[in-house]
Amino acid sequence: MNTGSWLPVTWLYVPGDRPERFGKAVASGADVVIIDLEDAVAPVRKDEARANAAAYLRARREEGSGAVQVHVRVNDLAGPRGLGDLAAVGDLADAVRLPKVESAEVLDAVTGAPAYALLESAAGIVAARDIAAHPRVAGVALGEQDLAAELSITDESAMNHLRLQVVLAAAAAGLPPVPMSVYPNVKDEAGLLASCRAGRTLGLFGRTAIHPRQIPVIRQAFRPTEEETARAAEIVEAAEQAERSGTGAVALPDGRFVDAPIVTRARRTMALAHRLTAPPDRPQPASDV
Ligand SMILES: CC(C)(COP(=O)(O)OP(=O)(O)OC[C@H]1O[C@@H](n2cnc3c(N)ncnc32)[C@H](O)[C@@H]1OP(=O)(O)O)[C@@H](O)C(=O)NCCC(=O)NCCSC(=O)C[C@H](O)C(=O)O
Ligand SMILES: [Mg+2]
Repeated sequence: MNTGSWLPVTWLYVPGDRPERFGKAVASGADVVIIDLEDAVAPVRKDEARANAAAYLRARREEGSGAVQVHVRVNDLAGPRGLGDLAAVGDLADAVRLPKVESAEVLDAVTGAPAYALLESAAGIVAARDIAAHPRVAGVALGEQDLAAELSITDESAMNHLRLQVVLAAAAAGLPPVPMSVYPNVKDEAGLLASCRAGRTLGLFGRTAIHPRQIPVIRQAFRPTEEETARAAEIVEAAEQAERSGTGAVALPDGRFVDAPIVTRARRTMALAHRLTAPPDRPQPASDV
């Protein structure tokens, strides 16, 4: 898992035809805002959405980009609008999000901003390793609404199988860990929390949201629990004590063995707990989560 740099925990979608909501999205506490030109926008409003996104990003650039990253989800590059969207916003956005990617070849068209590829079909999941390894790709994620529709999946364990394939593809390509797909019920906060906690156990990290009220819930879900933080502190303390006394192998009082990867993970847990206890932060190059 590549966790060598600051990683977004919360990503908030805002439809491209609702420009009055762009500022609210940026102020929501999300680490990344994604202006959507794809499925959140009706076909008759697609031109308007593209123009809104370009105007907002141009103004933002002139004012000096804010601390929050703004990405744009363009339309499918294999469809009639994708390349036009890319031409309009590719040099203005902090990154572009590419829906329904099914092969690595389509990514050759991307220049400018880094690209996040969404795998939302059987073909996309099957090609996940090649897509993740493409040099233009900065990250991959699943589009579970589209996947569930195509495959008629209603079972979480079946979806977990697909999630793990993408988690593996991302890690093997040295990409950041995969953020979770959207939780579609904006009023079910308990369900969102439980779903995020389950996703954490699969190695997924962070989540895309569709409503500002989901942001604090996602932050809470990915914040290590007090018990996890205390256990991590115990491991780090034992490792540091062993280092001071020149001992290589360490066992905790309850018999648990501690080695280098366990210490690395414990340090990451402590840093993440610290970060997600404070108000939303912004990219810090020196941080390791
Ligand atoms: C889901 C929504 C349509 C709900 O909209 P609405 O009913 O109008 O929300 P509220 O009345 O509760 O709004 C309260 C205030 O919050 C602001 N708000 C709401 N949503 C957003 C947002 N996304 N960004 C910024 N601000 C937002 C409202 O303006 C209200 O503010 P105020 O008036 O000051 O009180 C709506 O939330 C929405 O459109 N969400 C985004 C939908 C979207 O972009 N979908 C695409 C991504 S889904 C996806 O990717 C699936 C994937 O492809 C897959 O296949 O899995
Ligand atoms: Mg989709």
